[in-house]
Amino acid sequence: MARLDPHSYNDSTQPETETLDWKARVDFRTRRLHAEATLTLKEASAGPLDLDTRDLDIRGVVDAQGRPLPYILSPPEPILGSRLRIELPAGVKQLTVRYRTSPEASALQWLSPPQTAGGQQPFLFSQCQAIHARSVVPLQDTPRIRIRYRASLRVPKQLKSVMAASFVGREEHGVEAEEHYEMPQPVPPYLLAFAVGSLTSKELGPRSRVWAEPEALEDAADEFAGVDDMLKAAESLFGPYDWERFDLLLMPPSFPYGGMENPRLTFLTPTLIAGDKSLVNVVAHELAHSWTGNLVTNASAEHFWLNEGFTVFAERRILEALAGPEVAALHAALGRRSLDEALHHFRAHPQLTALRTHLSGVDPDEAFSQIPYEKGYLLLRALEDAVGRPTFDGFLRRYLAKYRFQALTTEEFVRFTEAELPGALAKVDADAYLNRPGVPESAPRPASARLEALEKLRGKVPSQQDTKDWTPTEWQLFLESMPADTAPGVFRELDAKYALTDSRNSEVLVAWLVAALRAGFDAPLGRAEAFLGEVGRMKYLKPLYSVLASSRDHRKVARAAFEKHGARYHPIARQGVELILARA
Ligand SMILES: CC/C=C\C/C=C\C[C@@H](O)/C=C/C=C/C=C\[C@@H](O)CCCC(=O)O
Ligand SMILES: [Zn+2]
Repeated sequence: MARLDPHSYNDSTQPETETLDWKARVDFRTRRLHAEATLTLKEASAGPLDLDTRDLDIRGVVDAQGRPLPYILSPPEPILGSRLRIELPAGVKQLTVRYRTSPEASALQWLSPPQTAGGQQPFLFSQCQAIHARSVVPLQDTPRIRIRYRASLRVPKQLKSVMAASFVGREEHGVEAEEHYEMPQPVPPYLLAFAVGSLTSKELGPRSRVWAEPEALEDAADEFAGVDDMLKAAESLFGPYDWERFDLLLMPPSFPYGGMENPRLTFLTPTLIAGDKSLVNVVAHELAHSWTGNLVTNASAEHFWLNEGFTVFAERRILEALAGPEVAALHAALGRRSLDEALHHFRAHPQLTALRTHLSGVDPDEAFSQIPYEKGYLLLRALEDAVGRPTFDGFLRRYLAKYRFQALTTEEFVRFTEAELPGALAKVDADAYLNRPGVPESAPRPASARLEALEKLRGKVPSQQDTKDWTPTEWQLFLESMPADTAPGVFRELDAKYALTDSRNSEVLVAWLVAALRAGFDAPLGRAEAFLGEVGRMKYLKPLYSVLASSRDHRKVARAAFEKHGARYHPIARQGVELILARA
């Protein structure tokens, strides 16, 4: 028995799954999927086959001839879920599990019509990263094992399903429609993704379209109109795009993340719709994952920085190519601020601030932070600075070529880098990034003329002349950098002059609300309360609830807002806010 991933029951001595054939009927009334999953193994084998499951109601397991196979479903373990052990007789290469999901499946959020833009139809979406795919399909839920799949979703006829896969066709059967998909490229299970709702689409370019509810479609198409230029810029940096399509899906507000890099169909929060394309760096991030993460994948959550650190690095290279080095430096400065905050947040768990983590017994959702993103970025920037950009670009291309469609560990990254860039890891003290807490003093610091100009205005009320060329990113950075002891009067003046409480840019708005409320300027309290009912993105809920909960006067407001809106948040966001309120 050899378990290589602490978050999976997969035993690496057992055969691996090669393909999945998945059929599911989506039942909005009971909030269940009635499903069957046919797994075809790479080779026939006799003996136990262990699959990951969570909250699945297993109805039976059969072989390719329909003969029942014996199985045992173990009692659930809080992080891992339940092991489904199937006893395979000699020669069995294919098996089918019949099951239904739980209404509480951790990967699924079932929305009632009022939780959608149109308000008339229900909506369902999945979010499988890091270890939630097992609540939708019984499988070897580890990124070490990539699968190709075919899927059929049976949905109410008036709705449309979309999947991170290639669409094959739709047939109607009475009040239902069956939609078929195929994923020809092998993917780790956490990239299995779908949504069902009142959805329509608009073309953005030869390889991209955006899907959204009809009410939100035009705004989404305007905001993301530049996606084809982004795709071309990314290809010129990292090589040909391997996934054929780069479609976008505008999610309902309760989507808990900024974006999710589901291949062929990136999921995006509606908080990116600022009206001026100022938040499309998130699209660049998800696109960058097409190379770093989706193509070259972390072997487990313990090596998550390989997905995210490389992706932030690639995202900023795309931004630099499209908008110039000043803009990339502003984003790097925002990243450094978020890293420092995360280090402070995890000060009692320094082991979680190393890039290479050890997560036996730790829920990946609880270990999640900006550290793998921004500390990983800094390590790669340090390496780039150490060897020079042309050499580093060559290294990156060879890394992507060697590990494409594979998973790797931090240790493999170290071996590869030692061989490709001899001495570079030692030169930047990579061990301090990889295996030690905090950030080395020598880590690169973003520098640019615009950052210097901003630094001079820190804590002041800038003049119209100062701000006339500011982008929303500069506003965000300016607000996030306000000293905690800034007098409330400064905020009053700022709001009077710049109407920040009315900002349409969600990053600027949240930075403003947090800074103002933290400093005791209460005028935007009503906007903060309202905003907590408009969004479900954890990046915003957590700081807003935290700042409210940290003040005796506002704690009641936070509890009342959660009472009112909490049921509409995604379960993972709800859990995060509950923790903040419980600690207050
Ligand atoms: C050391 C950390 C180990 C494992 C964490 C892996 C997955 C954690 C899980 O919570 C899923 C995360 C999914 C993230 C998706 C998108 C992010 O890039 C969004 C970042 C925040 C935002 O912009 O809203
Ligand atoms: Zn990412």
